[in-house]
Amino acid sequence: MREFWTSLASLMGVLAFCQGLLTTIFPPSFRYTFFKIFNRFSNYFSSYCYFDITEIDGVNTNELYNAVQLYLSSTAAATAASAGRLSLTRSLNSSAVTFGLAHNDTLFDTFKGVAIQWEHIVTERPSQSFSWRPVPDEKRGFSLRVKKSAKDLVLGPYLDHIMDRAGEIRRLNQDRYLYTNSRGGSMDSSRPGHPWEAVPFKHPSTFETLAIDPWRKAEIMADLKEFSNGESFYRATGRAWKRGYLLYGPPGTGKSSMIAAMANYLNYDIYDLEITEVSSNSELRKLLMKTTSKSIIVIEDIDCSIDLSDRQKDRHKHRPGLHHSLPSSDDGPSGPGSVTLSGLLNFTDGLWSCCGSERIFVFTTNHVERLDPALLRCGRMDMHIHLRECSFEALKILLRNYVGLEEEDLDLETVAEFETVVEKAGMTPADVSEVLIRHRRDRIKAVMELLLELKRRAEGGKGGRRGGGRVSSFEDQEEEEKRELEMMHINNNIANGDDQQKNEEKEKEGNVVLLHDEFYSNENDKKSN
Ligand SMILES: Nc1ncnc2c1ncn2[C@@H]1O[C@H](COP(=O)(O)OP(=O)(O)OP(=O)(O)O)[C@@H](O)[C@H]1O
Ligand SMILES: [Mg+2]
Repeated sequence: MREFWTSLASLMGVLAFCQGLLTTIFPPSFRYTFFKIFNRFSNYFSSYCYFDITEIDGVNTNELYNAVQLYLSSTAAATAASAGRLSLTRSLNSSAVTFGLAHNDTLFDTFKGVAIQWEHIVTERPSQSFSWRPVPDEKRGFSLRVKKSAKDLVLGPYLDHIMDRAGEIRRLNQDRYLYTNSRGGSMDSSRPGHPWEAVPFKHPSTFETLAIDPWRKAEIMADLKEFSNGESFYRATGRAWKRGYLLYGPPGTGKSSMIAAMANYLNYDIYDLEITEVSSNSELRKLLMKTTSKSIIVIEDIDCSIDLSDRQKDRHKHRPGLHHSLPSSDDGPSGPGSVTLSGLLNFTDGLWSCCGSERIFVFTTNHVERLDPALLRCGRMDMHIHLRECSFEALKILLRNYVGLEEEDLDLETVAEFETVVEKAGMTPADVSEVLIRHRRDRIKAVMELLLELKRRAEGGKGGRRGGGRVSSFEDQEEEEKRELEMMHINNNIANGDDQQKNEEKEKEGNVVLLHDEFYSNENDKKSN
């Protein structure tokens, strides 16, 4: 053993001597050329080639390094079980843990049948005398090893694939935003002059929680998925990569909830366009230009936001002599509510609507009959979705979500009763969920109360149908409710006197829901008498 150590020590000594000799005898330029030739020689006989991707390229951050890091984080996650050591990170406000290659560790990836080896190389950076900007203490980089025969595949399609995948991961990890426009632009000092104000979007509505007929739900989800995966289709057909959905139906049937579910399903941002805050058609265009791709642009209650008189009238409105003076451009007059129907049509379908891509337009209304046919045509509103009062299928979803009851948990008689009355009652999902929330601590009571309410309405009570036809529209009834409540307040105020009213104001506010219910039970009593 001792002999082995002695010979090793002498070998090291000889090597050190040779190195010293090389350094002293041969000048640096000669040594450099020697090692270059030596490397070339060894590479010539190797079947692999290597590519280094350093974190900092000169003075700039290398975008490819960041992309590779993100890409390998998802590959590492997929191979977490087989990889030896992974580093885990979780950034502030993010719900996802990111995997990464630990320092000087290796990972294997395959692309189109080609094996690729990645190594994360971290070395200490020699201390620098001066730098314009702070640089990390460590020199980081990835080394890629691949067979020489696959070099072209790696430098072309594989690196493109990495960049695309990294972009996708970045988007999924990012917080999504709900944007809204306000007159004068964003108040956020970090985005001066930006027309959209943003808040993180955290709406809990999903397609699972949405109570609509399952076949309809599946149809909408498939349409959305097809749209988001349809880049090549839209390119091949020469169509702008956008789609329009019109959601219509009575209040409380889930139009806004569906928009949130769509955004959560596709991971898109939402731009909630308040059209009454837009002062001209050109401002509308500018707003559109400032939206990003992979987003849903929403105009709620479109019939209330804009004068939907036809385009003919629209044109007359802007002709000299007919109304106010002619505007200086074809932009129409400016000021609150000055966006015209043609401005809106251009917004959804004109040349400007194609700036950016992968965008969904959603309009909602309670009165589809009030909309101009031009707005409804395919290409603008491609899919018309009618959200209606609760069906039996939708009711089952609400029972499951709110009180955790499946159809099998109910006895056959109750199920049959629900089935008979639910369509006739014409209750909206919002009404049904209200009853269930009120009694959610006692599931049996919740079911009984819901059944009672449905029967009451089916027999012609609040919001119900009588003889197969609607008593009145829901909106009318809501208006009626509000008027009656106001009347009750006024009567109370008169009876109690002003001073007393001030003292009792708080108490009454808390009782509004109760008064509302009492009002209905009184109304129903009156009707049944
Ligand atoms: N189809 C539904 N599925 C699940 N929940 C619903 C549904 N419809 C309504 N709701 C519940 O009722 C509430 C009101 O619904 P939402 O605001 O989506 O109705 P809307 O159709 O947009 O009404 P409006 O026309 O007044 O804007 C929501 O908070 C949601 O919880
Ligand atoms: Mg709504």
